[in-house]
Amino acid sequence: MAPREPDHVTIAADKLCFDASGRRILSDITLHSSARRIGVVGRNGSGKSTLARLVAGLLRPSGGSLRVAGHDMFRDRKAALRTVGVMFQNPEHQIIFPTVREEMAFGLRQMGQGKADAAATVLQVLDRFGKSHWIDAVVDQLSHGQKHLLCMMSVLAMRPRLLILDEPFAGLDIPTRLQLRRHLALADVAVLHVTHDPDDLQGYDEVFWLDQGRLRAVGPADTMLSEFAADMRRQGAADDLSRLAG
Ligand SMILES: Nc1ncnc2c1ncn2[C@@H]1O[C@H](COP(=O)(O)OP(=O)(O)OP(=O)(O)O)[C@@H](O)[C@H]1O
Repeated sequence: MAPREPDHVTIAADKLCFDASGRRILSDITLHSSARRIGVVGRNGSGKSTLARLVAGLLRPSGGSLRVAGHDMFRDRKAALRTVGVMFQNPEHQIIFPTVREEMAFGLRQMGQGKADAAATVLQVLDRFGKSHWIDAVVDQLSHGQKHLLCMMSVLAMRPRLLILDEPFAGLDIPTRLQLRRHLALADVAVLHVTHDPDDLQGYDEVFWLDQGRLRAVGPADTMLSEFAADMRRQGAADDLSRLAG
């Protein structure tokens, strides 16, 4: 696989809103970012996953507009398939096939690669991750962390321009998190990463901070993360339990 120049994908939202069950979940999100590694932070229920799903084109905006690399991800599914890859918290929700070979080939076949090309790509990607010996592995026999890595490899095999991560490291032990972070740092892809753990966002360029469905701030990752952490500590120190999220 030929190396590719680092890509920048523009995310442009203008008064983006999302409603569900008669409730406004996201309100008036306006932002424009071409940062390569973006973190999304906010308290439980602040709308982070909803924003990630909108960017992935998995949800239809209820108002305003959202374009990713110039495309409307919800309406233009072909562009979405070429542009974004998604990794969720639970690999069990993502993996469909019983073997690593089939799982990794599936997305490539969906994108139009022939059987032989898809098989060759799977081998290349496994080799790049030092996991060639996984080719015939049975998914059920992989650990939870290994399933995460399988998801990461399957998504990256499709060479998305933007990788959307929704808490993919939650519930993993520290060595597994560190290994997956290292793989991610080496991947040649722009990233939008929803997380509660500021350590996941070290070295990131920009952070979107959501608060009760609104965009509270956007800025350089280091400044945003220290402001966010200070605010979380301040809220955690308060006695008013009625203000607990959720
Ligand atoms: N389809 C839906 N129907 C009703 N309510 C929804 C729906 N999707 C999200 N919500 C609500 O919208 C709010 C934001 O949810 P979302 O999952 O985007 O938040 P989050 O910031 O990712 O939260 P967490 O950190 O807890 O994962 C929550 O109160 C959630 O219950």
